Amino acid sequence: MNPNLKESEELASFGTYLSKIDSPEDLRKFSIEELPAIAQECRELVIDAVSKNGGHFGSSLGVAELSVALHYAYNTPKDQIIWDVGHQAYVHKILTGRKNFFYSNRKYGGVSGFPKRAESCYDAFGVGHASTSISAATGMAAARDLAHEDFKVVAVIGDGSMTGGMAFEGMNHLGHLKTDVTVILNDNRMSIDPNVGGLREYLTDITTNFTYNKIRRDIWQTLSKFDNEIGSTARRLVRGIEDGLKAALTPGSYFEALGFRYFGPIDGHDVGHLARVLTEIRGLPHPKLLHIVTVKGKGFAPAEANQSKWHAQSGAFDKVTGVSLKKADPNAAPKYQDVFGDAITKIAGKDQRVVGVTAAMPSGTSLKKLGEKYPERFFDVGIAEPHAVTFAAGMAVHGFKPVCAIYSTFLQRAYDQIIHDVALQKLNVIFAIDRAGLVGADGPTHHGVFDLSFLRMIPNMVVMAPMHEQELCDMLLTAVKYENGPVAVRYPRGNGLGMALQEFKQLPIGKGEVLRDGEEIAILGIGLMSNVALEAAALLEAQGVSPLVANMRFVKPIDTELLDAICARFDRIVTIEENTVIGGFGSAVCEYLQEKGHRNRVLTLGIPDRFIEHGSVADLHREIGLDAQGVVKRILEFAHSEDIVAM
Ligand SMILES: Cc1ncc(C[n+]2csc(CCOP(=O)(O)OP(=O)(O)O)c2C)c(N)n1
Ligand SMILES: CC(=O)[C@@H](O)[C@H](O)COP(=O)(O)O
Ligand SMILES: [Mg+2]
Repeated sequence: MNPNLKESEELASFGTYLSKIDSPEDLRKFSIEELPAIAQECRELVIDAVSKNGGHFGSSLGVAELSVALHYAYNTPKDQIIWDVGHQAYVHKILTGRKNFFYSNRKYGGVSGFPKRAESCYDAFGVGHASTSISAATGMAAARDLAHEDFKVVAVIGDGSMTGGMAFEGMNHLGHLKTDVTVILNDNRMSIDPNVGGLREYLTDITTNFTYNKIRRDIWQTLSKFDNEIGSTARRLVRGIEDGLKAALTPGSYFEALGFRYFGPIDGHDVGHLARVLTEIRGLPHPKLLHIVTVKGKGFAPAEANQSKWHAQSGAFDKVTGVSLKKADPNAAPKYQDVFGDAITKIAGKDQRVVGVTAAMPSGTSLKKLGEKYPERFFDVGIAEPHAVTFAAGMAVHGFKPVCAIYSTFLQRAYDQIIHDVALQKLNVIFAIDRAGLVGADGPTHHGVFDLSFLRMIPNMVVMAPMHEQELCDMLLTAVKYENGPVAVRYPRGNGLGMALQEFKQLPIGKGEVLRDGEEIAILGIGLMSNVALEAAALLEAQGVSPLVANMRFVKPIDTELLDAICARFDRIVTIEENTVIGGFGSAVCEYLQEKGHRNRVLTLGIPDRFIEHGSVADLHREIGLDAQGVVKRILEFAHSEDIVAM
């Protein structure tokens, strides 16, 4: 266990069983009949902790029984359990020595909201993004076989995560290797929003056995209309092929065809039965898939009733009624995601070519606003970011203006698609990149701090970032009007500044603006960091330094005219971005200065070259010196230094 982990400030009172369980070894001392009570105590602890601190919710409640059964049936930590995404692993954390730390979940210095190898030897694989578990499990099994070791590997994957391409790639390879891995498919029919796609229908068919019964009934009804020789011959024929038909439609035949033995579907809340089934199948030496059916939010009525809303909670709530205890701020500014959702819907109202594409995040990106108004122009493709981008490329070939609304961190999945399928063909795809910058409690798996770097280097791309909600709207309009290739607009998680929105206007491509004039030093901001630059400038003023502040708006193409003018007047230039300092906005400025032979001194502020942990955004900004005070401190050091800090 990570020795630096902060103990929870709140002290939990554990139930009769949990007070005696500090590891899965303790769990395995209890009888199978006692498992339901243990699962219930875990569930109650999750409800209590999340009701105080927020966090992911419904998914962990849904797998309380599965988590107990897995640690009961398998010899963890030697046996490896890989949780897909990992947002459902709270009970696993509680059972694996972290119950005393659990109230620090997702807080600065506390337990991570996802399995993390650095945190515990029970966290077999680091996760946060969907659909990785089967590939990782297959790799572990291959390593085990090569090293002639003896342990079990289990991947737990939800029906939503199963829609991701990597899950299929993993199954295809695992079926080919024919080695011992158990895949547990947790089917609750939900992604964050309702799950979509053919796989969902297939799983539903399995659980209801609908297809088989329906086809059989339809055929017999049709044939019975022919009450003659033809009819009876046909019926005899059908009886003959019925076995084949049944085999084709038997539960799990799809997985069987990929090389798995399929078991299920079984009730994922019957913990005793689950533990028995797992113990039985654990000895089978080939790939197997156990299909369990669960209810997302199980055991907490409001979460069962509104599963999307209760996927995660951002703050405290009453643990009986579910009523939010977060004081609603009537003056809170709308979130950027909602400003985006409203703006793109408005723009789509005037331009029939605009279509919206989301990879399973209609609520998170608020693209569902467009879907509600123009359902025929809205596409939820499932957790399939690479497909989303190439799908958008296909629509763009035929004249549409697809807006791919994808979180920055998840867009990393679709990098080749952006280059090969969009930029290389100069297609008019718009990337609305949400959650850019530090996202807070989700931590390093979810911070969106690489996009400026990875997009900037792609030919034909236009890359911009708004400093406030009006600029977001203006940039969206600019992107839709642009006819010369792909455009990316990246904006952050959280609330805007609260400004009243004006009519959207088109911005000149590649032009920034000076926000305040000054002397001695120039601070160039991009996105939200232009606001921090203004704040820092006000603080610097009190210290006798009066900087110019520019909001550059575009990382690509960068405003070279403005840069030339600034270089001519200011010896020292500071850049600020909420993106890695490597290859991003600051680098773009340095590259241009170098190209032109400008010899100004440049200080590049941004995310340092390391992964940033979880915590509130304010804590994280403080830690890395990206809050106004931190920026001021570093600018003063720079202003008074004689050395060249970075070029
Ligand atoms: C690549 C990627 N895209 C999107 C997400 C956001 N996301 C997190 S959980 C989730 C739904 C997962 O559904 P499922 O696997 O069925 O688990 P459940 O929440 O139903 O337990 C989504 C879309 C992600 N984590 N990773
Ligand atoms: C696990 C996961 O990937 C999502 O649930 C994510 O945590 C959502 O983030 P937001 O809260 O920013 O929508
Ligand atoms: Mg699900």
